[in-house]
Amino acid sequence: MSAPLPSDPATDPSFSDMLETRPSLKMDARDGLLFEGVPLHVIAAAVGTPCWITGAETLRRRAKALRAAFEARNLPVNMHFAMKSQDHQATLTILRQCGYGVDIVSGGEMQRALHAGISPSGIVFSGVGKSDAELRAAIEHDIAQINVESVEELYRLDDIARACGRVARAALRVNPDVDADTHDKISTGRAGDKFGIEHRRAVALYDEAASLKNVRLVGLAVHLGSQMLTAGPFREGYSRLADMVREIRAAGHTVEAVDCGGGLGIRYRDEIAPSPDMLAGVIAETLGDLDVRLSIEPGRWLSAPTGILLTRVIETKAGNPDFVVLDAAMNDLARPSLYESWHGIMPVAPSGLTNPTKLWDIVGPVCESSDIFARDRALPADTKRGDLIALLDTGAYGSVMSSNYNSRPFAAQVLIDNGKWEIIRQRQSVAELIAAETVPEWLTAKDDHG
Ligand SMILES: Cc1ncc(COP(=O)(O)O)c(C=O)c1O
Ligand SMILES: N[C@@H](CCCC[NH3+])C(=O)O
Repeated sequence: MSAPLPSDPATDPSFSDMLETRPSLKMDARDGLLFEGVPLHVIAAAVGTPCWITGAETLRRRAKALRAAFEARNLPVNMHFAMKSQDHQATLTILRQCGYGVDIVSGGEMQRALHAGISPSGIVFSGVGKSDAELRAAIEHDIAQINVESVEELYRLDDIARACGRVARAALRVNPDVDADTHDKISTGRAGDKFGIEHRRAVALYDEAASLKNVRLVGLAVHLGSQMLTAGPFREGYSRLADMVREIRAAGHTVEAVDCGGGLGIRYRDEIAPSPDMLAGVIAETLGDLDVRLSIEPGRWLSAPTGILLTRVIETKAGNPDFVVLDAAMNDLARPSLYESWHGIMPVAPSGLTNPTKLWDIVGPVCESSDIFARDRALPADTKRGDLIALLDTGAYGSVMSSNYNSRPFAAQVLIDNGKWEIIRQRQSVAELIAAETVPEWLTAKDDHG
């Protein structure tokens, strides 16, 4: 389980601990909190708040480190970034330049990936409910692999590929019935979870699929869950996958590819985060001798530490508890309200590190009781209206999960790269929200006639 609210002041990391474990963050005696060397107060003054900030160098560093872990073992693995975690064109461009492809889960993500110049040969399409139009587009763009999640989808894919006059390359996404030992809402590989095909049916399905003329099964795919922190469930899931490969081969079929999914967790609070080397080791140990094309689909591990949500205090509210009301809310960062997840919350001002702290409930302005970022969390005792506050590790499942609830426009986004920074998504305006709506004429006509 991920760390639940409320925070535990006795074990929460201090601001110094947070800085120590995040190489992209520094506290400068004059400029306050810096992300990749850029003072956050400068960005806030120019762009306003709330504002998402992405660090390009942090992303490159992590992309290289993940790849290096596999290279160190001489284990060739194709990297498909799970772009559901962060789908900005700039992020995709950086990862493309690092040699990454993507894992997509919708036609929208397909369009975004192609627009960012990602080759169809580097795209894998997962997802439990792909529409006919999405499957058709995947076939027409000749994307590398469609991970089929049900028997029904396999037959539908065959029909659609036939209508397109093509043969689709597909993998069976199996549900291995393994508990990823993570938050219930981000587990995907247990029997009863909606994802994948029951693993016991994989061999029979391979037999059946042999008769399909317009689908070629290239292998198996699995994704166990997200924010996984220990080797055990990876080992269990991949061992099961290896057994399946052997069984399918024993039945006379070819298995060329195994897609290991994502799931590698990070340290948000005080978790002992697994290293890429652990993942590479488990994959080498369980699947390394199968002579298959291996791939992984990491999302969070790559993107979470590349992001900050920069926000300003609208108000402090004295009472029991004392509240800090930020200008960011659950519509911006949904994770705390959805999963009770813990994010580091740091003052941006230099004095934040040294001033005495007290415990606050840190909330957003949205009209929901669950719009809480943290309970009982230490912030400077003199925190006041106008202060800047940074929410850490929000690069994954942050901006991508934002909504317009309470008519709150999407926040602006900024990219920092080697000391330079630029707005990479303008703040949405309320005018844009209204402009997308129409009122039927027959309704406005009533204004005239009472
Ligand atoms: C099929 C698939 N692949 C990859 C991922 C990425 O997971 P994570 O961000 O935990 O690496 C997910 C999300 O859980 C997923 O559903
Ligand atoms: N949105 C989740 C992860 C979901 C992974 C998708 N299968 C989170 O923020 O932790």
